[in-house]
Amino acid sequence: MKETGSISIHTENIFPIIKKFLYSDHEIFLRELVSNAVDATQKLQSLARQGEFTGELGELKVRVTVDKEARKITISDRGLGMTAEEIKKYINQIAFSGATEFVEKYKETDANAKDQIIGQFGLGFYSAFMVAKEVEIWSKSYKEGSATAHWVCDGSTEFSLDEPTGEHEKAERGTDVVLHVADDSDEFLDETRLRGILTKYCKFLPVTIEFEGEVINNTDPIWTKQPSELSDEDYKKFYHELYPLSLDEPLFWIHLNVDYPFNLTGILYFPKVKDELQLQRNKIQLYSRQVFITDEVKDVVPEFLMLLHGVIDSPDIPLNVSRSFLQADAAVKKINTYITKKVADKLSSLFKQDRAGYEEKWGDIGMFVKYGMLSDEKFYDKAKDFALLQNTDEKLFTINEYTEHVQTNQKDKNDTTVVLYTNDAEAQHGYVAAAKERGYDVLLFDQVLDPHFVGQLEQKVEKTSFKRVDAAPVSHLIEKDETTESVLSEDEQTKLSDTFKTAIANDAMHVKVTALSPQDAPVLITQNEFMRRMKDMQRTGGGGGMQMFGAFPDSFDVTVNANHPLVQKILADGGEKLAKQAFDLALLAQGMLKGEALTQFVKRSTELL
Ligand SMILES: Nc1ncnc2c1ncn2[C@@H]1O[C@H](COP(=O)(O)OP(=O)(O)OP(=O)(O)O)[C@@H](O)[C@H]1O
Repeated sequence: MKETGSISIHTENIFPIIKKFLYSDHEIFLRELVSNAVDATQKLQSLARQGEFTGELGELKVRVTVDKEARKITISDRGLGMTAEEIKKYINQIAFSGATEFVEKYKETDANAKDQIIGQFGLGFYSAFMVAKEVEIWSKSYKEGSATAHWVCDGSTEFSLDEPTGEHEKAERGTDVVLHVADDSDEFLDETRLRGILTKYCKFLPVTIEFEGEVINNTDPIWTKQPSELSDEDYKKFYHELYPLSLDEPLFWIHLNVDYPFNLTGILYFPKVKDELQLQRNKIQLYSRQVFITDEVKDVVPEFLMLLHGVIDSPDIPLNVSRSFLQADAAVKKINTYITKKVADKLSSLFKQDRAGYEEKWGDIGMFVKYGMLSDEKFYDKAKDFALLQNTDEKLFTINEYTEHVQTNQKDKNDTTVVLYTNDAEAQHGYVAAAKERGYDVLLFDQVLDPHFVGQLEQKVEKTSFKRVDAAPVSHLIEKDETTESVLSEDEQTKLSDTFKTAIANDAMHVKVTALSPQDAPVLITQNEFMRRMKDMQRTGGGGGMQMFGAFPDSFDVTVNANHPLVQKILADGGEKLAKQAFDLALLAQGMLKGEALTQFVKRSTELL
């Protein structure tokens, strides 16, 4: 008996639409068909467990083969199979309505979101028609006495269904899906291409997948196990299984495992991040019941944790909707919050349990932590207790420890603690040394995010301000009530100022005569903290209002120390040459003396000697 029929009654032919619009993602047909084969296998296993199937399970592999000559791809399973009636129900009706739903959604979606829908919609069985001009199903149900069911469809809405006997009868239980590859889909007859697709999507499926006799997958990846069953070696080994090209060892990891209010398992690895450029290399992979979905996890994982590596597996992430929907999805929001909390908890326990070990890792994790603090209030609140600040003697402090550490020496006249820092200990060596000599401590903030981090700390930590060591002469960095008396009269100061202005002859240099200690340098070049910081922020992408500061030319303060003997000598001699020399020395100390000016300086130095 052979039956023919029509799948569609109420809608236009959907196959051309599937084919045309899914163009960029044709390869997922294999993921869909192999997943169906795995589902069918697992359903049989669970029937066997429940005693509803008592026959031999036998070897339950899913086999994928390709016959280039005959232009055929076959996906075979030994799962529960389908009777002809079941094919009518599941393939003609259910699978078809899935595909129809996809097309409807697709048509409703605006142009920009179309790409997203394609990647995230499990199109199911009918995705076969993206690459095949004809699809056959040969199936034999596990139910005793079942006949072979044979279904053929050529991509139109017509199908035929029969129950062949004799030589065409299927010997074994299960389903073979045979794709007759379309003329424009030759790439899928290529063995390497198919192996690549299987490795990408099926690497961790729970049933053995064999392609051309070779096993593709690891059926029980460690994220499906309990942390108590696993050793550090297991985690490291799995890291390399995920990222075969990575040479580095992960620093540490977090095993995620939650089943309420959503279902999620996974492992997140903290990589070494010494080199900021290679950060994104290994992306977090998103799975749904061990089927690879995507490594674009932007909306599922908080932005700052995208620097991490690893896997997340959740059947609760709605993969069949557009990205804008995903962003607003309550389950996704909860997942985000959960992951952030887990990461904070892990860091906190590492910090508490093994401070020394944690400090050793700080160089690698500091950036995550700072990035997280800057981008997520809740994370800041947790991380403020384990974020570390490093001083120029390479000692590490928590924020609280540090404010405690400097508060006796570094309070200004308004009772504000002034935290001093350098962003380049080499270049600002003179300023750092001067500050230390005065008993101050100097922090090192030399990473990309640090200008923003400094800004954040200043807002969050009460009664604290931050100043870069070269923001003012050391005796003025922390303003106290006491003032140093100038030994010069006002007239003398004006005269001195004029001498320097003429000698320097540069409008960007603002000359100020100030009474400092005779031990301070005769001339000092500094840059106002506020202006410099705005320019820094603008350079590192502060955006918005910061833009305008970038347009200002750099300007500097030149502080002439009225109480320095050399300055008094310059005043007495009216020596512009000496003034210029003293100014150049100050430039030299800031690493700002270059080119022609440097040559002149060397020449003048020889003359003066
Ligand atoms: N290899 C198979 N063995 C047994 N039944 C199958 C097989 N492939 C498909 N089916 C049946 O056909 C139905 C429809 O498959 P289809 O892939 O379109 O949708 P789905 O698997 O239910 O959902 P999804 O859209 O997530 O793929 C399945 O639910 C299953 O009952």
